[in-house]
Amino acid sequence: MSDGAVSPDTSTEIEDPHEGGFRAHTAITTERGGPRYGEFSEQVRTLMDRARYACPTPELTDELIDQLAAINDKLAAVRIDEWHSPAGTRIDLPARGNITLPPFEVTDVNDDGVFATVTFRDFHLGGNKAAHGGQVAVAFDDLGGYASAVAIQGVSRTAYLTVQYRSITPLNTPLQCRTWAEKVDGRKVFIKGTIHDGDRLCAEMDALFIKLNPGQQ
Ligand SMILES: CCCCCCCCCCCC(=O)SCCNC(=O)CCNC(=O)[C@H](O)C(C)(C)COP(=O)(O)OP(=O)(O)OC[C@H]1O[C@@H](n2cnc3c(N)ncnc32)[C@H](O)[C@@H]1OP(=O)(O)O
Repeated sequence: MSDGAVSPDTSTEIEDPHEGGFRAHTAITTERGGPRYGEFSEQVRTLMDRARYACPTPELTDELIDQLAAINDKLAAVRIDEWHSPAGTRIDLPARGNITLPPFEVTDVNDDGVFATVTFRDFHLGGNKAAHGGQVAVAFDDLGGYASAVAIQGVSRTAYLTVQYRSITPLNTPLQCRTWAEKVDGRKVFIKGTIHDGDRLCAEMDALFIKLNPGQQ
């Protein structure tokens, strides 16, 4: 392919990897999107960061629209389904390469839960240097889902998720997130979570995930 585009690697996939819920049996890969896909994701995040705080001149806005339109056309030409896209499946990258999530790195998974470092970026701004509360919930949802998956060795969906915002969640600061299963009752997985900035508690989560039945969407 031309222009540096990387052909999607679907060689390890079967026709329809979707058995319900999230990816039930999709082959793990660290290759989709090529060896520099992580740099690509980071450039997208940096674009969002810069756009959040930029005040371009009208002339620069015109120029940027043309450049972004050209990039968007290139990306549209290599669009594939969600099961085969690198975003969300590249387990070697922050937040599995998913640019819609606050970037996190899982540092440990053990009997005490899932431990991760999460960093809210400039584009996660809520106001006055604090992370947006919805973005905090996004991080909890994904890492809570991870803890649920570990607890039941299966796929679940969020039934409810509540967040107690205890103190300001700062941007551009590596924060410590822990999520864990407090109780499993049949299909119900009760998940707790915390985000700390050092010793300071920023937010707590209380959530219920429901294990999906076979074939359930
Ligand atoms: C390594 C890679 C990791 C990868 C990790 C990847 C993690 C990704 C995580 C992202 C997670 C998401 O964002 S998921 C997207 C957001 N969530 C959704 O869209 C879900 C929308 N809602 C639904 O689809 C449904 O309501 C479900 C699936 C949640 C539940 O429906 P259901 O399957 O029919 O089950 P249902 O019979 O209603 O309920 C089962 C039991 O749970 C109870 N229950 C159900 N909902 C509730 C509720 N809100 N509050 C209290 N209790 C509830 C019921 O009373 C019942 O209890 P009892 O009678 O048995 O006692």
